[in-house]
Amino acid sequence: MGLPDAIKALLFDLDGVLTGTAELHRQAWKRTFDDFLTHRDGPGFRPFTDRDYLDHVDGRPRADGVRTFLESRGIHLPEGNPDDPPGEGTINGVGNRKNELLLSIIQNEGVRPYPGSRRYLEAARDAGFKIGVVTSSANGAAVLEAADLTQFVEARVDGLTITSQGLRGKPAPDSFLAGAKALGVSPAEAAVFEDALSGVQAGRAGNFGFVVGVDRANQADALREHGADAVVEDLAELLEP
Ligand SMILES: O=P(O)(O)OC[C@H]1O[C@@H](O)[C@H](O)[C@@H](O)[C@@H]1O
Repeated sequence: MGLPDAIKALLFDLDGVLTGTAELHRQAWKRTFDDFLTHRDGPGFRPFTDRDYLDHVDGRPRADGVRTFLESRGIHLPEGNPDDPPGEGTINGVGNRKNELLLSIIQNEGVRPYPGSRRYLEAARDAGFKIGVVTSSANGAAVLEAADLTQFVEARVDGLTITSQGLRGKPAPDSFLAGAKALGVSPAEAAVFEDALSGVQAGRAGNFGFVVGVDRANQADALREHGADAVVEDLAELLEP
C-alpha cells in the first residue's frame, strides 16, 4: 500500500482525494466571492483566483474559508448567525450563498469518485486497514453516498462533527485526531491522505505516522513544504510495486 509498517489505519480527506468534488467547491466559491466583490468594489473588482482557493479556502471548514479569504483582502465581516439568508453581509451569509451554489452545481454535475482512489480503498479494505474519512465539508455524508463510497468508511468526521464538537478546522489537527480516536488508533499508527495545503499541514501538526499529499493542482512542492512525506498524483500509484 506504499506505507510504513506501523500504519494500521487510513484517514482520507474527501473532496479532491476520494471524489472530484474539490473542483465543484472551487466553482461555487468563485461565483460567491466574485459576486460579493463586484457588489462591494464595482466592475474593477479583483477576482477570486485559483491561487486564492488553494491558499485560503481549500480544506478549511466553510466559515473559516470565508473568513480567511476575505481577511487576505483586508475585509472583515461580522460572523452573523448560521441561518442568515444566503448573500447577507456576514461570514455565515456568504457561506450560505456558497452552499446554495454548491448544491445546485452538484445536482447538475454529479459526484464522481476517482477510479484510482476506489481501487486503493478496495485494496486497503482487503488488506485489513481501518478506514476513516475526515472532511471539513458539512456535505460529506451526502457526497460519500452519491459516490457510492459509504460502504468503505468505518468512521466519518465531517463539517457537522467539527461544529457540534467545537473542533478547530484544518490546518489544526483536531479533525484528524478525532478520526484516529474514532478508529481506536494513535496518530503514529494512522496515515493521512490530503490534497489541500491546510490538510497536509494538519497531518503534520498531529504527528501522524505518514502524510500522503495528493497533487490535483500542480503543487507538489507546496504539499511537501506544508508537511507531506510523499506526493502522488493518483492513489493507485501507491499500489504499484
Ligand atoms: O461548504 P462545505 O460543503 O461544508 O465544505 C467546506 C469545505 O470542505 C472542504 O472539503 C473543501 O476542500 C472546501 O473547498 C470546502 O469549502
